[in-house]
Amino acid sequence: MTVRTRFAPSPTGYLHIGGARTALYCWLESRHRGGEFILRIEDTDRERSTDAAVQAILDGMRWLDLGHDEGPYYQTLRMERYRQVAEDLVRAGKAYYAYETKEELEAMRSQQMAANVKPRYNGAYRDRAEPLRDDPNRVIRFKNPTAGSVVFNDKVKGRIEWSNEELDDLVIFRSDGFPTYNFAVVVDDIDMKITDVIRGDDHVNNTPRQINIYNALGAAAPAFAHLPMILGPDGQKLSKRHGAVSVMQYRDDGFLPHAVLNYLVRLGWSHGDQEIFSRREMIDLFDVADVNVSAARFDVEKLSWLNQQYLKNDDPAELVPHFLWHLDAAGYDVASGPAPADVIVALRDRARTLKEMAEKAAVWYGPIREWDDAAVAKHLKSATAVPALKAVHARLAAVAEWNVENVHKAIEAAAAAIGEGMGKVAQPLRVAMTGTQVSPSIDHTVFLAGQSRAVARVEEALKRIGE
Ligand SMILES: Nc1ncnc2c1ncn2[C@@H]1O[C@H](COP(=O)(O)OP(=O)(O)OP(=O)(O)O)[C@@H](O)[C@H]1O
Repeated sequence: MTVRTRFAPSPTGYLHIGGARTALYCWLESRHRGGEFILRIEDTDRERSTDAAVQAILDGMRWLDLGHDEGPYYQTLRMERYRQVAEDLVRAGKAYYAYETKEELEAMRSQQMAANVKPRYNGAYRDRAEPLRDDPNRVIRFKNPTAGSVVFNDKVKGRIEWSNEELDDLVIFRSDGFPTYNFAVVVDDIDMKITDVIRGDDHVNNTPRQINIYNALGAAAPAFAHLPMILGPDGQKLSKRHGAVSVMQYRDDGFLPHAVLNYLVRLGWSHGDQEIFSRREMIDLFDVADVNVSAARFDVEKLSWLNQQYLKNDDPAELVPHFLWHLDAAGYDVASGPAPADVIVALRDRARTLKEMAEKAAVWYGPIREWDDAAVAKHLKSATAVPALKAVHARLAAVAEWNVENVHKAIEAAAAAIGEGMGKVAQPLRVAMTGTQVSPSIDHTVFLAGQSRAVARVEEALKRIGE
């Protein structure tokens, strides 16, 4: 049987770290076992679902490169199917119409509360076999077994047993013509031939009810794996409504999608003490049964560390598309500056994110916007600044083939010509190139400016000193 997993978010907001890790684990489990991954949008909450949120989820999945083999399916396009299955269950005597008014249901609830018993539907219509009639209060309720218990072996949490006495006859089809969550999910998971339901453990209490519905529909229940929650720094569950930010915010903040995936895979799963996993390794090694039982806390420091590992070690050519996004977002005229891969090589040890890298690269893609007064005072006003800049100006202008090596030679020759060490040339030159005294190696700093910009900046610095 082909393994089929699904990720089933509700489009009530963006895709956040908690949802994204669930998506990743579903995707990995399907890939690891040579199966298929299905995307399903659970959009039956009409008040909270929006098209913008659907788009945000699709964007997040695409950015993380978690491709699906089927879908996205939309629950709102399957309404007839839910109605049909619910009515089939009524015909089979496994579900029934109930017609209590809101007031009656409320009265039932307050009586039970007063008697100190857990509020539950009292089953008033269960055995009445009331026919279908037009009534705004009409719902379909599921005949939950009244005795025995539901047992399942959760792949993460182990054996779970739930007494049927705890479960009442839940509404599966509402008076407004919409299915309820637990019912739609089961119909979908059966129709979509899902073999492994992997989801957050905020759903674990729903599972016994769902298994009873599987049984009533004569379908085998899938394997279940309920993942512990990801908590925010405050220890609370991350959710759209609390503390979570969109995964796309991590793109905007300069993280690489594969660094985020690597971070997420480790947040709740491990393989010895290995920290860095390529996509291939994740697929080969991941098994949902190995997921930790305890909740994990989101830690942006660790994510930053991982991101920097990838910035340092990836082939610069592979980083270019991601870096370009940031150069564009910063509004730089990319065509007027150095090749992005060269900037990456120069800055990869100095930046933890692509955003930081882009900020540091500003001086190579446009004018120097800010001059550090202390740097100017110290290095451009020094006694050797003018002869050093003049000597290097001539030699940079004369470089025939502009590369890091020849830039280095030009600086070396300028230092020799004025009888000083490299530093005496490098420091004023660095301020001339960047307006500051911090930048990568002087050779790279000058090289990245490009020949004409570098020469012009030396002239500008000389003018500044003249003033
Ligand atoms: N903090 C979290 N940690 C781990 N998994 C989560 C977390 N939040 C959601 N999930 C899981 O992600 C999947 C998609 O969830 P869903 O779209 O309902 O998002 P949500 O943030 O829980 O929504 P809401 O803010 O409405 O509660 C579900 O399997 C859910 O269990």
